[in-house]
Amino acid sequence: MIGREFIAELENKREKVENLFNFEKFKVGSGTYGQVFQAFPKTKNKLFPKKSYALKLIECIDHKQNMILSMSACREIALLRELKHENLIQLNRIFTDQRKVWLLFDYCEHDIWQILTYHRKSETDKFPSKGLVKSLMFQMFQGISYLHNNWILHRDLKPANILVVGEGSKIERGRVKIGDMGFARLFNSPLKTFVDIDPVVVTFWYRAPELLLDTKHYTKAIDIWAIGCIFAELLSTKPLFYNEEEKLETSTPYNREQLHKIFTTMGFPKIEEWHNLKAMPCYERLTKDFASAAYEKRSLAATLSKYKLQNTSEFRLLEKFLTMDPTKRITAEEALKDSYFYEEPLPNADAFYGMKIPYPPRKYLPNEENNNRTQHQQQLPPRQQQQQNIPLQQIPLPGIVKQEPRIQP
Ligand SMILES: Cc1ccc(-n2nc(C(C)(C)C)cc2NC(=O)NCCCNC(=O)OC(C)(C)C)cc1
Repeated sequence: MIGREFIAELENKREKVENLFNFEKFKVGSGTYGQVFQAFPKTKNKLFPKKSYALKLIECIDHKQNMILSMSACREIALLRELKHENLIQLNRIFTDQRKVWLLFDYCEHDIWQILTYHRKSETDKFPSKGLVKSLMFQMFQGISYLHNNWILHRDLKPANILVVGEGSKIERGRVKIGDMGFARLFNSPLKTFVDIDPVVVTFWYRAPELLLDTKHYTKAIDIWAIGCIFAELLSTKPLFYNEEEKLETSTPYNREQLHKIFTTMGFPKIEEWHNLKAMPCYERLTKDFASAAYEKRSLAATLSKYKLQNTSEFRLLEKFLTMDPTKRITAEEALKDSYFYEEPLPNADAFYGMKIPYPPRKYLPNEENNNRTQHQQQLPPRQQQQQNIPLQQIPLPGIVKQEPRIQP
């Protein structure tokens, strides 16, 4: 059998994702990396247990019949095939046809962004329970310490990337699954309060200070800072370093407003606290833009005083996550041994243990506009398609840089 026949033979033997699952009308996410659908196995499909799945369509640039997998698709598949942990999203299957690649995951109805949004808007149920917060944190640290022990950094931990399994599954109800949804980077969205900020707009709220000072080394400590921000947000339901200004992604990660927000919340870093501060690439700019005296009275305790967190194990642990000097920040392994996780209420493998789940299911997104865009892309010559496929943040947009006065709180 020559090549072409073999391919054709393979083609019609291969399971088609459209024949196995109902999903087209159930789009739940769309981002830089592709679109995600909630998928339900068709009745005749005995291959897959009757539960719902997340089906991620990866856009492949189809150039003269060759399938060119984007860099990010290769990275995601290579990474996820190696990883297996109960607190990480699990890649079940990969489907390919001439023009597309589909990744099949177990479905998670909830995530921490959705849980926080529910409590922010609720009059009667304003905070997640202590047990829920502790279980989410404990399971998050189990997932992250698995990643860090395998020398993998997440680098974009935020509430929307911490998924939680809902009622659907008996054995995995309330199980945290860390993922990376790679949401589209939208800029200049109209200024919104954080209550209804959608998870797809880029935020710097979870970025460690060394990142904002353009450190050349991504480290595990950067993930720990982000988890600290998520922990503070679970305790207060407010983003700790909320910053209404969404700036265009400039060439350097230096972001004055975000740094100002951190210093206003935590105080200005002292050299004796952070020995290596002077070695940071943006140290000169820091000293030019900020007067440390302006933050004298600022501290985490002062900022969180209204949440009555002083002298609690939560606060003591939070301070260890939000340590300015990355070399002094607690590791995931150490965090798991902290007394906070050995006091009542103990963490539970079902984060929703003992409670009815009040959080709403995911909303389905409209489908037609993306369809047109995808079809439209098929007609474009590859070069333009390439251009179109570069995520927004890499296309230098005409940012208006105005000279602002020196930062005063
Ligand atoms: C390019 C690239 C994109 C994502 C990932 N990645 N990395 C990780 C680890 C390392 C955190 C486990 C996980 C992923 N990928 C994903 O999490 N993909 C999620 C696809 C399923 N999407 C999904 O379940 O979305 C809803 C909206 C239903 C929650 C890697 C590389």
